[in-house]
Amino acid sequence: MVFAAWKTHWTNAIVDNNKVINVEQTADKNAYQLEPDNTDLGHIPGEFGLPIVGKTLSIVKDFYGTIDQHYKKFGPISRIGFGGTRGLLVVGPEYYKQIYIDTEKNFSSRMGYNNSLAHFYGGSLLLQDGDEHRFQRRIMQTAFKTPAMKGYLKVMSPLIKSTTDQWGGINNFHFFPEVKSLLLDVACRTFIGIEGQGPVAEKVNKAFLDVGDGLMGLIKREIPGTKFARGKAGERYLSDFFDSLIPDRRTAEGNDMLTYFCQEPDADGNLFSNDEVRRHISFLLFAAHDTTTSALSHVLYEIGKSPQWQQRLRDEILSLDKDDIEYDDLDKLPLVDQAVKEALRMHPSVMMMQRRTIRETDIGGYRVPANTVLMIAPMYSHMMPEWWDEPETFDPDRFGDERKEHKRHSFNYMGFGGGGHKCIGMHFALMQTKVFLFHFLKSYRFKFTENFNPALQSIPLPKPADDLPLILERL
Ligand code: HEM
Repeated sequence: MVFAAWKTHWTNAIVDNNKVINVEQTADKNAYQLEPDNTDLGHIPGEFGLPIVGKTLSIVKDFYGTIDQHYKKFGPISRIGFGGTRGLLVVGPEYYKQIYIDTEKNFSSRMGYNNSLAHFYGGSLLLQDGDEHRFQRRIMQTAFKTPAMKGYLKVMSPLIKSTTDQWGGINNFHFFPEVKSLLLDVACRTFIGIEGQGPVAEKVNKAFLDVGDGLMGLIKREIPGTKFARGKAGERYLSDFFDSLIPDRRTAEGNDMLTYFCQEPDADGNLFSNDEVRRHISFLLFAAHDTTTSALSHVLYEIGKSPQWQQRLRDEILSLDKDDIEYDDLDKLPLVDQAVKEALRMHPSVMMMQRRTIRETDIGGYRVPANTVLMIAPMYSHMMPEWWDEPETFDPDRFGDERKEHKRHSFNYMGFGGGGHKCIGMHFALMQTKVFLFHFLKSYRFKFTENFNPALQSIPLPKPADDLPLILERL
């Protein structure tokens, strides 16, 4: 079923772009996409764990501890079972460089995520490989260039200001759900170009959240009442909704990502098909939303524990001496930038990335057969004392010009991934987090409520377990 969906998309792409492609040759080149995962890994140390679930329960309970135990017992390359998939856990920047730079085209992102994301996001950028991925990514880049970013900033800043202004005077303010809702509002306007409030936005939000839940559903069939079935209904709603907007957006003026995707031609003057626009915009919403919500929650978690850092960031923001933030101000907040990166080092929003080998290859001296899923864990490598000084300490100065710990290896910092699939929305995310912190820290000093529980959750989404209850003091 997954393949059928992908194949339709692939055929459409050929027709829509009116390209002369040798279909047989392309099919051969893509033959790895038809192969099942290889689990014949007995020659590599490690343990898969329980049948089917593998080590999922242990990872959900203690992500870091489980990886730590594997790494110390079996070394940087070890067999592991997680989320219904059996593959290899790979730990360490040198291996990440090999996988992400991928000079010999040995690693597939599409097949790495085939078990987890393809049910809802087949054909999206992360689930594409090679030339097709490069081709589509190049077209999408226009939506992330400076003129577009300046336009997004103008839309998001007043919205963030007016929403955070309303937050004052609450003594038990649950930050996580509030910021999640605010970012969805911003996304409606900057990604889709619709109002973030009202009945349409509510339906879009619900459908989007249902798709997110559907991804986590254990049963991957459309049985009524299941998360998966609700997710599929949400997916259909969003598809129809985007379809209703696309014809107008082909010609209308607009500074939202949907409009960019509808109007940006490739080198031959061809546009994305409706199907491609829909897939890319849906995935963008997914890739942007929880990740940024998680990042901001962890910044507040860390600067809530460290009032000195909270004040240093506020001082930097106040030193701008402005009521509102403009695009040129973004570079004038280096400490805020470093604080976001440091929060993502300690608590990466994407804790585990996946790839699959396309052909047999050597990793760390082990023969790794074709079609083997690789699990890449920045959450662990970001805490390795070999690469970071006192990794348990929240210390944004480590990213400053004097120390540059993130430059000790080209792949010791993976907060936004690396290589060809590096986060296309990184600058958008860093801009949005800065704009948020600018308005929030200028308006409030905050601390945790007395009953605050400092536990962190890793799965399904890294976040403070009790949604970060805060006491906000208006300044
Ligand atoms: C703090 C927020 C964010 C974090 C931590 C984050 C992290 C990441 C990471 C780690 C990857 C690489 C995944 C891999 O290689 O397997 C990635 C890819 C991606 N991200 Fe982000 N992301 C964030 C925000 C955003 C935003 C705001 C957007 C869109 C506006 C976005 C769109 C994407 C897309 C489309 C990809 C796939 C790129 C490709 O396959 O070429 N992300 N992100």
